[in-house]
Amino acid sequence: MKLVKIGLLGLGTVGTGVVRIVEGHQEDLSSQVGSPIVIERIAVKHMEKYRSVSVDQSKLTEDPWEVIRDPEIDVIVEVMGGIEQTKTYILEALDRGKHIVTANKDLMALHGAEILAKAQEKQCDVFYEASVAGGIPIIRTLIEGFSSDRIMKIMGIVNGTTNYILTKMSQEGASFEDVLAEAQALGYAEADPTSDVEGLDAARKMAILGTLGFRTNVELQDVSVKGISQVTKEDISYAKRLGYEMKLLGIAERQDDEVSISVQPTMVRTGHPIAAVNGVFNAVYVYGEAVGETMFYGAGAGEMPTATSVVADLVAIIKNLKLGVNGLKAIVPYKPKKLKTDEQISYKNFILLHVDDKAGVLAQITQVFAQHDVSLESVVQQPNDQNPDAEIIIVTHHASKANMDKVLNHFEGLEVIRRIKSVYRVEG
Ligand SMILES: NC(=O)C1=CN([C@@H]2O[C@H](COP(=O)(O)OP(=O)(O)OC[C@H]3O[C@@H](n4cnc5c(N)ncnc54)[C@H](OP(=O)(O)O)[C@@H]3O)[C@@H](O)[C@H]2O)C=CC1
Ligand SMILES: N[C@@H](CC=O)C(=O)O
Ligand code: NA
Repeated sequence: MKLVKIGLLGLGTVGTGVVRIVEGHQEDLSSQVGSPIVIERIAVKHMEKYRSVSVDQSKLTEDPWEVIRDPEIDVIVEVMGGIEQTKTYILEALDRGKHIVTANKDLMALHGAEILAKAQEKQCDVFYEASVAGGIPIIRTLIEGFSSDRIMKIMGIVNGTTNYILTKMSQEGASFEDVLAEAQALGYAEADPTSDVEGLDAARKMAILGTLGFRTNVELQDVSVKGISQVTKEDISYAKRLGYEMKLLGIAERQDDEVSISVQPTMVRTGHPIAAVNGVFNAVYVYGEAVGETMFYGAGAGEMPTATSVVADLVAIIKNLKLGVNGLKAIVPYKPKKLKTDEQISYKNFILLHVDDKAGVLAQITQVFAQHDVSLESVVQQPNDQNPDAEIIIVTHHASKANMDKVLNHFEGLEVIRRIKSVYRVEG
């Protein structure tokens, strides 16, 4: 077979890992694909920057177009990040018949449908395993492993930074701000950590997983998002006392053909496999109608784990080239999208209220739940050492989001409630 030549866009954390794996595993790789894997050109932003891998300087360019337009190059590996300009590069590369590997979740969450449609038109492969849960082969699993099943639910811890923060707050009682600084120093956080902390990074990944799992085009605006910036040490300690761990959970669910996708801090019952996923690790729990429960665990970011997925995609493309089947396995979402309404979305809730400590308060509160058809699993009242209010901790049975919103609105106007301290989704 003709030598397959690779153009690399980016030689940062992930790009460096790609070079290391292509060099370090060359013998294994070339024996799988039947020819050496050669990185022909590399686009970087700063030519003069020190690189921790040695690369032939003559391969470097500061102009990505030189790589995209090089007729010798068969596959573009995009690990430089960015959205609009990067989309232009990728679409032009596809127009030129080049296959694509990308780790770019921001790009795929926003423009995946357009890119995959172009790939199909041009009979090219676009693979993006590293874009969700870096080193975990979850995209391949959803496309191939579960092609025979009907996926009903995907729950993911798909952001390492926030899982690290919540784990440290839970295990060491550390404060949010201190742990965020640590996560940044470890190199897991995005350049602007707001997208980690406020759930946007996880939402982008859940849009990708939802699209693949449900074969419908889940867009970023379809994902309801709440981050962890309001989660306090007290909330986490309440969660633990009640037998839950606090996790930033992406949840994509389907009932019949209607779907909902969300990201929010969630109290997960201790004992559920995803509750035990700590530190920077990621995990994706998938429930299929036929297979039942499955879970996939591993490193969600970092140089070598992420590069492992990128190079595996590269191997898949070269194998397809050998077989002459590129572009035939693209999953372009085909099902019309039907999003669940707030009346159809249903889950359990944890609510912490600060209330007047006097007779009849509990009765008024439970009356509001009854009025809006929300049934209660448990109610605990306890005095609060810090102030004269009492605390009421309520866990509901499954209730529709619409009814819960009515309850919370009603509480806003109820004089005996001093403060709705916290509200969390409960799972497991
Ligand atoms: N880091 C991780 O663990 C993970 C990253 N990803 C995704 O992988 C991608 C890359 O991430 P990461 O390696 O961390 O990013 P880095 O910031 O470490 O690296 C980006 C690389 O791209 C180059 N670059 C940036 N802009 C341009 C440009 N306009 N022209 C030419 N070169 C450019 C930079 O050049 P120079 O070196 O000269 O500055 C650098 O080499 C992103 O999409 C990210 O979301 C996905 C999963 C995990
Ligand atoms: N910022 C992300 C990096 C990987 O996508 C994370 O914390 O998981
Ligand atoms: Na992955």
